[in-house]
Amino acid sequence: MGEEEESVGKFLKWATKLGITDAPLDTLDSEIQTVSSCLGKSLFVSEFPDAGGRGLGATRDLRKHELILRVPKSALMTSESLMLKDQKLSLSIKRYPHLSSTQILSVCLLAEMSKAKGSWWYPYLKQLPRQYETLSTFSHFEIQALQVDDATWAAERAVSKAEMEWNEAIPLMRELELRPQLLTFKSWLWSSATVSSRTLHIPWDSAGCFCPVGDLFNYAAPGMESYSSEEIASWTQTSTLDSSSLEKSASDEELEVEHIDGDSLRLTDAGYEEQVEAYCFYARRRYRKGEQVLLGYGTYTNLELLEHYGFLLNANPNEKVFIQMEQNINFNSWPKDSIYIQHDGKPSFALLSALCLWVTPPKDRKSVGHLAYSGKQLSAENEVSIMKWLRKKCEALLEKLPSSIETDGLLLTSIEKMQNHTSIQEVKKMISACEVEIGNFFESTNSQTFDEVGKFHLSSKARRSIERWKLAVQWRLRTKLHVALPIDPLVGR
Ligand SMILES: C[S@@+](CC[C@H](N)C(=O)[O-])C[C@H]1O[C@@H](n2cnc3c(N)ncnc32)[C@H](O)[C@@H]1O
Repeated sequence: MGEEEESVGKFLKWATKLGITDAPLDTLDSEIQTVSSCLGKSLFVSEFPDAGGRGLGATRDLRKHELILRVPKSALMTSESLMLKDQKLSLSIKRYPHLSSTQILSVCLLAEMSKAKGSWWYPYLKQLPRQYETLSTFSHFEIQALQVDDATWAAERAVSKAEMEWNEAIPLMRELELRPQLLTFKSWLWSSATVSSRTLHIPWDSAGCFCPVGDLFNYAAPGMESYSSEEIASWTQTSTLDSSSLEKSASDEELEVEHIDGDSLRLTDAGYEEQVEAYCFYARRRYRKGEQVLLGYGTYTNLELLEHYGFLLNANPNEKVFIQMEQNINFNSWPKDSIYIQHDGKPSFALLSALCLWVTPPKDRKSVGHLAYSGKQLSAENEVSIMKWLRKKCEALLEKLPSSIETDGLLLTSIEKMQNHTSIQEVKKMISACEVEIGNFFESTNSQTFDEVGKFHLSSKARRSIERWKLAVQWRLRTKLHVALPIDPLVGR
């Protein structure tokens, strides 16, 4: 058995003792806590290289909406549960009321790490990732590689926010006498990225909770676009399933409703349930045995996924490219974040509505306003003018960026070759194609080495940087492809 596998095995055994289980609801507690792993009845841990790496697969065919995992409240790691077990931590935190709940949870996590094997949570802490690719961890070079202003600003904001929060938390961490290496900005970035990418929503702490085993689910975007507003409205009326509906039979499957997060109107397939005092996870669709079981953490654009979770999706149904409008076009003063091109290349409702009026002669605007605001087609000419405006806007957006779609495609291939230790000749060829950016990478990571047979090698710093550089190039390429060809907004109306 490999070291990794052994560590996961120990972790699952520990989790079993805490009452975490993927067994059906009618399984006796005594039965649950005597098995050697909390998984095996519905789920198993495995590597899924194409979607998130380590994740959870289905051990058998799973029905849609079936309860597949329960994590009792006592197994959730929260600021509250950590403070209950550590009086010094609890007393010190009370002296820093200005810290936010996420800062407090980040400090609590570092304090627990400081205890190493002495921590009650050690088996859980041991299997947490050691590094993250969230935007706050991006260097200046990696931020510049995003190219688009909105994205570079978001990344710069993420870095300075992390720095500010770290500075504010240092006095508390000193008071707690954390080990020196846990006081560094690097450790803070690790801790805050762990909070950002792994916590699940709970009603009693806005920082969320760490949910052992439950945080092994990888992400798939909730496909909200395929549901009608009537369906969504009807789902909101059942904000939490009652405990009697937790046990589900195949025959009542069609009657079941999707699990809803009442606060945000967002479809969720997991949530804390007061009635059973546990975090409960449901299969969002049917899964075949062996398939990876995914969770919808929420609806995010790729930039938001990158910011909070450190990855992005190739096809993201919630993707948006924001368009800056001249003040005089946006008649109804739509909020900036409602003016964008959707994942399918169509303009958002607000963008379309504003453009419908903009291309209408001023004297006719009043009479057709109600049509524009209800999303109706005004005329064929109006439609053609909108598309012309939109294409021009998108072309201008693309031209402004320092590299083309073709170059980015080439660069991505080059980055992959660099990760795979390509020969010196290959690297030279690549450098001539994307010379400046590759040169900047070498400079920023201070590395360009070749072994005795002329194979290319990267330092460990460069290896970490290349992952984030690749994410930045993937993000900008997806964005460029997205705006390259806006689709006629009125097709299908
Ligand atoms: C809650 S954890 C999921 C489990 C995680 N893979 C692990 O090994 O612990 C969330 C993290 O998993 C990764 N992840 C989740 N879904 C992904 C996806 N669809 N594609 C790529 N990475 C994903 C990201 O690194 C993200 O920050």
